[in-house]
Amino acid sequence: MEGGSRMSTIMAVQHLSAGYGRTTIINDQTLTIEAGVITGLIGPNGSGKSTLLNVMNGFRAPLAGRVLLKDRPLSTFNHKQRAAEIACLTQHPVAPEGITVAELVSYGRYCHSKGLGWLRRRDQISVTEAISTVHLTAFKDTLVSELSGGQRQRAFIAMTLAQNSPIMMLDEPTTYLDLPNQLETLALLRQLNQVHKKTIIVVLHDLNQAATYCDQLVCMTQGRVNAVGTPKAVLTHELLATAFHVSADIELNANTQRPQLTNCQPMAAVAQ
Ligand SMILES: Nc1ncnc2c1ncn2[C@@H]1O[C@H](COP(=O)(O)OP(=O)(O)OP(=O)(O)O)[C@@H](O)[C@H]1O
Repeated sequence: MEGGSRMSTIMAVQHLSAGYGRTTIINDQTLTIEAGVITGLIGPNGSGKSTLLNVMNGFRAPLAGRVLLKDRPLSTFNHKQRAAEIACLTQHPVAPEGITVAELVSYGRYCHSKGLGWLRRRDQISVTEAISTVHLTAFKDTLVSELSGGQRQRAFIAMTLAQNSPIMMLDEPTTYLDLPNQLETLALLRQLNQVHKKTIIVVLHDLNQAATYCDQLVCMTQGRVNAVGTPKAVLTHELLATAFHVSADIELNANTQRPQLTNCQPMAAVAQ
């Protein structure tokens, strides 16, 4: 995207409203996602990032408006068709009791198989490759319940990889990971984007990581799409103040021209 290459819209959110019961969280918001781009969803806690993601991946129906996937309403895709297009890693994924890493990752092949538990050779290769990509080969027969938080997160990432869908949506995939594993996960997403041309939508809280690894940022504030654009365009002093209530120095990395924040402080502390 920063290189100015031609882009095409793969998903469109049109006049979307979404919420829970009678509570509207997102009200009449519109957004387009370009194919082959890493889009970072940023915003303070409770701003509606997960709600938006869960409507965009079809887990939650809109209250109004619609989501288009490749120009077709998402609501017209059945579960398997949707899974063939979009692989999701939710914020708090739960594994069924008593399953191993390999079994969990094989669930990612569901949309390509005739049923659970019946894996063809191609499915098995995808599962093995996905486990290897996240460096869990030594744990493939370990129960998911016996993994550390970081290992478990990587097992779920492998499950989404095995799904081999052109679009990946990940809600805070770096949660529970130590810094090396955070960076490795983000580098993996970049590799999947650059080498395998995946379109990636990822919720991130670390703004420097979002600026470094995402081509486009979408900042949510109180259920509204507050800003959309390149990290340089979105991460301004004004946005930091109005959306996050922080002040910071913003420097452009000389090589990447991506913004990096230093000296972050809560606005209240600055005012003292
Ligand atoms: N299952 C639910 N039922 C009712 N309200 C919900 C539910 N999930 C989220 N909400 C509310 O919707 C609003 C937006 O929540 P959401 O999880 O989308 O925000 P978020 O930006 O992803 O937050 P965070 O960064 O804390 O994960 C919040 O006010 C939250 O309380």
